[in-house]
Amino acid sequence: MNHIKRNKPNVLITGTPGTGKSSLASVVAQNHEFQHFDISTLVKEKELHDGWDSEFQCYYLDEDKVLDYLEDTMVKGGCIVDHHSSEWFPERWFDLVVVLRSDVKILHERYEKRGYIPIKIENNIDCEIMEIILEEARNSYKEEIIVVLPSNTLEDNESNQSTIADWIQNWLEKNN
Ligand SMILES: Nc1ncnc2c1ncn2[C@@H]1O[C@H](COP(=O)(O)OP(=O)(O)OP(=O)(O)O)[C@@H](O)[C@H]1O
Repeated sequence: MNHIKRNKPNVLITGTPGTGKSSLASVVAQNHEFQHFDISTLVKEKELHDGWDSEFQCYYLDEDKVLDYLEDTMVKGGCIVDHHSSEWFPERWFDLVVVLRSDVKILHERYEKRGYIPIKIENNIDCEIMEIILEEARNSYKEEIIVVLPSNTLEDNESNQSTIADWIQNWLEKNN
């Protein structure tokens, strides 16, 4: 267990695919000079996977490879990680866990724009309706570090940016 004190916090942004994790994470990272890790892209670029799942058209992510790849960087702090799953990351990595929520009608439109196959649309919509990602986060992290935010409109995105900015500012004042 690594208890080195970080000078900057680490933030996890999670939510059902298409809720806007990467859009939010990239702006927040840019504004605060944090490193952004979009796990799905990282897995592809660094080949941290075990091949391609042709049914769901995504890579079989290799969790151990991802954890090994990120560990040293996460320990230093100043990272924004975005991924639809949260339970397999070490709890100690994160100071704030943001769960994005979107209305299913809006999600449906986003999936169609992406050209998702029907089974993938159905699975992801069910995931949002059943609050799978929110429950996973609640089972994996302390309630006091979890923030649930709506992500339907561009105004939501801007408001979420400032919520996280305020939180980061507050963390830096308390911890440095
Ligand atoms: N708050 C928002 N308001 C309107 N459109 C949004 C919002 N957030 C994201 N979008 C749009 O929705 C689409 C999906 O966003 P994004 O790729 O950031 O989602 P994601 O959660 O990272 O998806 P995935 O898990 O599949 O990587 C993009 O076209 C993006 O521009």
